[in-house]
Amino acid sequence: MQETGTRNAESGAAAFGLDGSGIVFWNLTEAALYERSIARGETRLSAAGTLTVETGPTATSLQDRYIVREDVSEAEVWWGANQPIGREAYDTLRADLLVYAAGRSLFAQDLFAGAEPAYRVNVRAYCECAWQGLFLRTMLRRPEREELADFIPALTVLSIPGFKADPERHGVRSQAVIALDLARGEVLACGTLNAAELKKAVFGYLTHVLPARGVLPLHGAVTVGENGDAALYLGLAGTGKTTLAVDDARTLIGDDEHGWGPSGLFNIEGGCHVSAARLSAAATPELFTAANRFGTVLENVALNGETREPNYAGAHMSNARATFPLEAMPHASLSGRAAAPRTLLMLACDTEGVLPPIARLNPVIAMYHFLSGYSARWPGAEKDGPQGAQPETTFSPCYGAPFLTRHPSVYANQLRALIERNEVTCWLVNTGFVGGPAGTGRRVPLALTRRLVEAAISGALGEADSRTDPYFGFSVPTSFPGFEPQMLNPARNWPDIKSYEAAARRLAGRFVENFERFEEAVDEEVRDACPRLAIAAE
Ligand SMILES: Nc1ncnc2c1ncn2[C@@H]1O[C@H](COP(=O)(O)OP(=O)(O)OP(=O)(O)O)[C@@H](O)[C@H]1O
Ligand SMILES: O=C([O-])CC(=O)C(=O)O
Ligand SMILES: [Mn+2]
Repeated sequence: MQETGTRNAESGAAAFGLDGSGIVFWNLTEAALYERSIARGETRLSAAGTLTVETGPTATSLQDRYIVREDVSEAEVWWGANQPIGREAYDTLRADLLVYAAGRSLFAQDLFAGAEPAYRVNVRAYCECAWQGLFLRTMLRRPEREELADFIPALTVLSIPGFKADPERHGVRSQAVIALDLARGEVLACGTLNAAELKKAVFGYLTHVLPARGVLPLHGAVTVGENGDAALYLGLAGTGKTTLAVDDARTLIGDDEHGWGPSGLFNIEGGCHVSAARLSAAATPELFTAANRFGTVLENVALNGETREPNYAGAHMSNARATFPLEAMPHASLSGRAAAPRTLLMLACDTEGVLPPIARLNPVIAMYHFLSGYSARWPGAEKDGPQGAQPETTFSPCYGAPFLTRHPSVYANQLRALIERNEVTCWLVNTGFVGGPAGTGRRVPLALTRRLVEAAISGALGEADSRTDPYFGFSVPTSFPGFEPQMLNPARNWPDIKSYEAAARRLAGRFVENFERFEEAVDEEVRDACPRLAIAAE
């Protein structure tokens, strides 16, 4: 291939098997990627200075993900939640993609996943679309120019949306494939423009390699206070990580993926990929400003045909996202690193309206909830859902089942050890419903959640009087200055106590049922963490 731009000449496209009449544009910066992308007709420029692209619905992406199954991966991968693809089928797809790519232009980016030099992973991406090159350049961490000369990738991503897989020939479900080869350190993506799949595939690779190095990969946000006290917010998509981590009083380390190792926490990413549905300057000024600037990629946000203003209130917005570098946020950390957290907040968007707005967890109950991963899945996070769609109840282990390559107990055991060693105070925060299930109950007011989170992080809430919840065994604050006691007690928000109790018993039963799959994998203490659940289920 013809190659142009700053790169490691010893490790070019040929090293990956890319060979042909096409051109590889190495490590283009933002302005050059903009120019190429617009000239190629991939994207449009908005009045706000952003690149705007339609990626289509993302509904099927989860079923189109695969991991190569062979001797090496056989024992290490959690096949309970990951789909296998055979080595032969993968290699056929790889060869076909290389033939397709040989005569085309590719946008190559050399990047780091991980802000901690000791644990970062070198990621190289070859993208058919210039805008996807910009997306990954923005989402991962950008090396200095001089670091490119000897860059050797540990993981190589090949993203070719224009190539459609042949289900019969490639042994897959549809034209879209995102396949991870752990042994060789590769991701092949084709038949889809969905860029989130690329960042998720990189994270998936890290959930495999980091635990072996003593680092726990987490689907969570991190902030740091003035005294260097870090807080970690774990939660599924749409449960409030970004919302709560954007806090004037605290520095933002990152809003979605972190590693927790011996030296503390580090951001895996270098950017944010935030929901842009109904984005407004009034509700979230920091995010609005970051979304409306040069360098930001807007996915699935319509532009006014004349003024080219982004229309965030548009109807098909559930997969609308804005991607911008962390530097675009006013309180972002440049180092991307922090000490071990003092406070751990697990954000559970409770669809049943049963969980208290906040509860204190001991390390064993924290591990139980981390493994359970009880929360809501919003239709919008996976597909184009109608406006006002109701969330579905889900149990997503480690609040990130779609990213886990190993068995959830691997991460849960690591988390428990880290919590105990660092004496971390753990809380379960209900960012979902109160007073009834989704549909009849109301959403916990965001302002209340913010104040409770602030009080948990400051340590003040830990001093409050509390009661032990009869169903879940955790400790619930009963009174705290500035809060109506009624706000802290979910039962008192229901129309009557009997219906609350029935709902609580039902939810506890679902926890017990869900946890059966993990009983073999955890020790007795964790199995017994919620004895009341067993009673409640009867
Ligand atoms: N009590 C609450 N706490 C947190 N968020 C709330 C609450 N009530 C409503 N919300 C809304 O829920 C949404 C949470 O979305 P957010 O983008 O913060 O999720 P996320 O965890 O960062 O997701 P992702 O992993 O997809 O980036 C926001 O629109 C927020 O305004
Ligand atoms: O950024 C994204 O597109 C997806 C994401 O965080 C998630 O699914 O949790
Ligand atoms: Mn996320």
